[in-house]
Amino acid sequence: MQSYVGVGVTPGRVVGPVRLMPPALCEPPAGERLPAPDGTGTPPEEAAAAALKAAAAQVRAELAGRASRASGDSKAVLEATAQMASDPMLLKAAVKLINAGSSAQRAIWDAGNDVAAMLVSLGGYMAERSHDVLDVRSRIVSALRGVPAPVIPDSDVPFILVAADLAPADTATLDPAKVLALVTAGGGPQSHTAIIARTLGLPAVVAATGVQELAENILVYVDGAQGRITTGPGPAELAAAAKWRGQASLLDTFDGVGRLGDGTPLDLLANVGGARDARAAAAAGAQGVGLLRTEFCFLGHDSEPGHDEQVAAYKGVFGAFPGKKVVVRTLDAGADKPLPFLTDAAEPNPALGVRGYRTDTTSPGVLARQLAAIADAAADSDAIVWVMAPMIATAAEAAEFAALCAGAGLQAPGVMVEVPSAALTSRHLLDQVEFASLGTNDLTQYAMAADRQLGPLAALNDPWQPAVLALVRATVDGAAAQGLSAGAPPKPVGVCGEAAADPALAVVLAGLGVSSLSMAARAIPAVSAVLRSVTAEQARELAARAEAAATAGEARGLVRAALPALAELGL
Ligand SMILES: C=C(OP(=O)(O)O)C(=O)O
Ligand SMILES: [Mg+2]
Repeated sequence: MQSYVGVGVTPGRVVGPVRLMPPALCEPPAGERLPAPDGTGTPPEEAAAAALKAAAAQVRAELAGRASRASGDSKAVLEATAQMASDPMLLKAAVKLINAGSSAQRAIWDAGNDVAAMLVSLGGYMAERSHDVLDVRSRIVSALRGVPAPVIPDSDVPFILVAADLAPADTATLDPAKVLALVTAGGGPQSHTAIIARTLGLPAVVAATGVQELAENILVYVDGAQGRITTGPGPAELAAAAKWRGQASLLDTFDGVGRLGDGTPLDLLANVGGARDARAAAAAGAQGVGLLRTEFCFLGHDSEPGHDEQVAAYKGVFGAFPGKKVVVRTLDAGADKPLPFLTDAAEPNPALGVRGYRTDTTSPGVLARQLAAIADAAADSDAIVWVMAPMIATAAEAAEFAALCAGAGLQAPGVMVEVPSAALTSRHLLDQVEFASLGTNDLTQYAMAADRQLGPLAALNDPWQPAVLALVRATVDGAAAQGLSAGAPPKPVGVCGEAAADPALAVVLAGLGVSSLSMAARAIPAVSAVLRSVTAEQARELAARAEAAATAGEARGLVRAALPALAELGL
């Protein structure tokens, strides 16, 4: 029995066979040429073209076979990708390059690039297909090399996916019916891969050093709450997994009322990226949307989406929550969410660069046009629409944003508090806007000066860090001081970072005085169940004890030990 420890991202205890994500494919050398004639009499270009066609046919057959066993969205995606593998445009372009002397691998590589670029230039739906071309290209190059393609492995039995790291796009295509759990050697608990794993409700552990050494198909036990992977599971692990299976359904439902055990209300909202997430969140009982990440409407675009396209995207979300609050975050491009038409990929320190609200200085107009689209979508819906800007660092920026919102006719401007300066001066920011929402993912990254994407820094990137709790306290205190000086009740301060989805930390945040928690909809039932196990007074006491702790581990340990509901629910 061997154990690997990482950072738990989504709770869940499962046993299953390991399937390893094949390593990324390296590009064939630039300018790689056909080999010399091999003496068989077949010209090298003919042999290369034949090998290429055979590899493409193999990829097509594999994908078509998987499509025939799949259903719904995955079936459609697999069928479309299978067709792409025999796309005459792609293969013809590659054969032309072979005839001009390129090796088969180099030819399909370059042809894939050209076809993808052409699709991107057509925009819209065609641009989205460029990813499929590049996917098919990697599969064909892998087939030519005789190595497994760097894609999520196919399997008829459910498995535990183990990878060095995953691109957010890979994570988004995971089929929760097939993948029992996700384990990565890299990545941080607040990385976008972790966020998507949480959205899918997939037990997940990140930053688990050494897991790539695990052998294919070996049986392992994964505890997504503790962040532990154990080989050769024994009776205790099998029993824990069976217990989780029995209990998981308890954590599937939420009655739509966020409250503590004594009835103190605390809104439980959903983080969504688009209409589909919003409908799922509404069906799961979320009390509204606390964070609509609008960049997901922009990602994959090579230019700014037009007014009507944006209005349609926002209306799709608003329509799922009539009469309920939907907090729209304006575009947060940059750093981990680059957008070619807005951000400079060559910045030396992108997390500290022109990202979020700051892109309004380098690309003026995009934000105003987005606000106009949000206002039009809001006017045509019954949702209560609030708007907030990401990466606000000063009260002056908050004032500018409020003025832009007013110009668009949007009544409830707010700011994300995700930069320490904003937390420390929340009183002045809240003089300018109507609410604040703590983005604890970035707040942690900036408080600890630790890139949230990096596995080796996962321990620093922990929202239980005393410095992060102190910044949450400062934000709430600033809101209270602002209310006092204005002779009004404090303006709302919510949390929409991943911290809200940790049931134990949710209790601490409630005790620190936040007014709402927003998270992946699937996390709401567990958070709700644990919040209901404490009174407001107990939450305040636990928050005070967590704040007094010297380390993140100490704070987490003492709060968890005081919440028996966690163990009862297997969290
Ligand atoms: C919610 C947040 O925003 P994102 O994760 O999209 O940067 C955050 O930083 O906590
Ligand atoms: Mg953020």
